[in-house]
Amino acid sequence: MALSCHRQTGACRPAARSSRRAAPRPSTAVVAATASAVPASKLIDGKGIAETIRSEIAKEVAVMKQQHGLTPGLAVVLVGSRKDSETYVRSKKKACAEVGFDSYGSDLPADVSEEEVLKVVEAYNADPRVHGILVQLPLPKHISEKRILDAISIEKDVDGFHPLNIGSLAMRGRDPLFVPCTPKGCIELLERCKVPISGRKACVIGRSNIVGMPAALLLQRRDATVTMVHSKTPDGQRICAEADIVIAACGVAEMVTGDWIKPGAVVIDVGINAKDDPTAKKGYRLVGDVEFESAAAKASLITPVPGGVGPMTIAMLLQNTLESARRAVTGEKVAGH
Ligand SMILES: Nc1nc2c(c(=O)[nH]1)N[C@@H](CN(C=O)c1ccc(C(=O)N[C@@H](CCC(=O)O)C(=O)O)cc1)CN2
Repeated sequence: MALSCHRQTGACRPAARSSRRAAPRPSTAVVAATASAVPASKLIDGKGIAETIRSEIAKEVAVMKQQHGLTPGLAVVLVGSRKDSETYVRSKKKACAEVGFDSYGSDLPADVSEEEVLKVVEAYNADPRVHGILVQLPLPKHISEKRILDAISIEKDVDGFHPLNIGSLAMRGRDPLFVPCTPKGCIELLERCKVPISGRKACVIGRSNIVGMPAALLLQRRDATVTMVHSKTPDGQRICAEADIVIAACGVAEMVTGDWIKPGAVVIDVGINAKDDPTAKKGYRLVGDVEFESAAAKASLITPVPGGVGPMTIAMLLQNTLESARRAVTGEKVAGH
């Protein structure tokens, strides 16, 4: 896939397919840049890149259906009625339909027992129509996340959260069957934007199992020198200000300001936080873990929020599910890999 991406002259977004076509409609990222006075040339258009990936996936699904009669299937388990989780689950099912996957859903009440959730997971483990299973996080407090994630068959663990998949990510000479979607999306953005990783200094802010820790491992596997900064790190700002690549995943709204950013660094903002804004239609707007304007003034490339990493999370989920379906087609043996 061709990308127009140049750190001095152009934002990193999917290239128009033909120079004779009409000028592409400005992406959300470009519109956001105009509104916030950050040059579009600095923006990594995650929304546009995710759309490109989704259309690549749709093409492959059509071929898979035609040649092998196989439709990739994703099972989505939602426990409780958190509004944000409901929104993400809806988006995932919609994305499945758009690329031609089947999706299966189990919406369980917030007071469901752990045993009931385990039964649902086991049923999907045994269902040959299901190539990927995800349990939307966070789970209610009375349910052990560890027990539920451990129960997902590693061959269907498209979220990449099973300890065997994470463990393989941490070991040299081993490859996980699946890589967690958000950190995978961060790396995909860097690679599609042709940001060099090998030999560069990277700083990952935050050490969650879902994002920070796997993001650091993925950067290290690509030969970056990685430092992790977290809530107990003395002088995280100074460490971060030495990095060529920053992945911010600390979950604190706008914590990473321009003072944390080395001039010319590439900044990937994983945070999604609601910030009160009486001028916004809903009374709030979404901001990242990075203070966008001050960081953009220093960065060579930066992801916006929304429209940066978020859409990549779902694109990577589809990619992982497709990979699992491909393994079903080829009969690749993966158990005990
Ligand atoms: N089982 C999982 N649970 C959770 C994951 C995950 O990867 N697997 N990640 C997050 C939530 N998440 C997906 O589940 C997710 C978050 C954000 C987005 C997204 O597209 N965000 C948009 C903004 C959306 C909005 O307007 O609210 C953006 O950033 O542009 C997609 C998926 C926690 N749980």
